[in-house]
Amino acid sequence: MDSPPIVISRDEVKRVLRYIDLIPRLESALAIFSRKNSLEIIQPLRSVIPLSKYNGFLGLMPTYMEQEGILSTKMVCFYKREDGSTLPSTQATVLLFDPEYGNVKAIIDGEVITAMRTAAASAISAKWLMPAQAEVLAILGTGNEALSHYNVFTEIFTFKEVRVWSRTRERAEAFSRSVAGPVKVCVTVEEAVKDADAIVTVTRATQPILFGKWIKPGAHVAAVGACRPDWRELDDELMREAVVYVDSREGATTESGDVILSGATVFAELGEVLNETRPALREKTTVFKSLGLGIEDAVSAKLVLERWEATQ
Ligand SMILES: NC(=O)C1=CN([C@@H]2O[C@H](COP(=O)(O)OP(=O)(O)OC[C@H]3O[C@@H](n4cnc5c(N)ncnc54)[C@H](O)[C@@H]3O)[C@@H](O)[C@H]2O)C=CC1
Ligand SMILES: O=C(O)C1=NCCCC1
Repeated sequence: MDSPPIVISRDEVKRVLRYIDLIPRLESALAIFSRKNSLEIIQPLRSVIPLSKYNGFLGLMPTYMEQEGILSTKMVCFYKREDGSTLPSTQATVLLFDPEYGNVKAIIDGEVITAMRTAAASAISAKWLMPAQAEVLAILGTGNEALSHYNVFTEIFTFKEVRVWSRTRERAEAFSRSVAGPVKVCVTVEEAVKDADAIVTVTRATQPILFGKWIKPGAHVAAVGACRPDWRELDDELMREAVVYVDSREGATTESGDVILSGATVFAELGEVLNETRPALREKTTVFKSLGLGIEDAVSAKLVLERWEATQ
């Protein structure tokens, strides 16, 4: 408890964190979260401070998981960057505390944790909600989350075709060149999502870019962007006609413009599906609206620290 905190850099997180280890930890945490037992978990709704001058926000995401011995908080800044901006759109740090003494054990860069745990949560939703014989994956957006989603979806599923769309063809082509497997570059969202079984929306859009009329019935959408109550990625038709799953009901009904402004009903939390207290309606069109949870960062950070210590 007297020792100073360990500092773990972005590159070190990248070196030690693996989806194969992360996914089971996240599944367990999401299941615990949805049991809503304050003896198991305390994770208040994220506090968000607007940084109006810079078109951004600071989110504070504290979490306590008593049985796992995890006390943590992520601090994440995210911005609505203008096109062509070279500034990062998301920056994060996770603090891991010793819950008995209150000292900070580790200060861990949050960029890779954020990208990987968000993609892993989407992959868990797809495991349960994507059509059984899924062949086509469409990714809308070409940033950090697009890459992490590409990586985990192609690691744990087998698609015959992966498509990508960005607002400029150059960005989509650069994305396609940057990944290991073949990716079809699409010029319009409609072309990218036509007959797709799984669709991932990972953009900074604040108005709908994905429309229900383009989507194959039974498709699964992991909707990751649009994390403010007045931001959208999906249109009303898609939100109202799909079965809507979320990471947190409280988060979705407070922070998600897609949920709030469409008036869509939230059917279940992903953790309720994992607990088998709500069904996974795989044969229907489904949306998993992800906002991000402190518990996801908490278990990821603990895993990073364990793996990092094991290699010292
Ligand atoms: N649900 C969650 O847990 C998390 C959500 N996010 C959100 O996911 C989204 C993507 O994050 P990153 O990949 O880190 O961002 P990024 O900045 O690396 O990539 C954003 C992508 O969106 C595109 N884009 C920007 N404005 C657009 C618009 N108006 N219409 C269509 N495309 C547009 C950019 O060209 C780029 O391809 C952001 O909205 C971010 O806030 C990020 C982390 C966690
Ligand atoms: O959970 C997170 O981390 C984030 N959620 C929404 C905005 C960016 C970061």
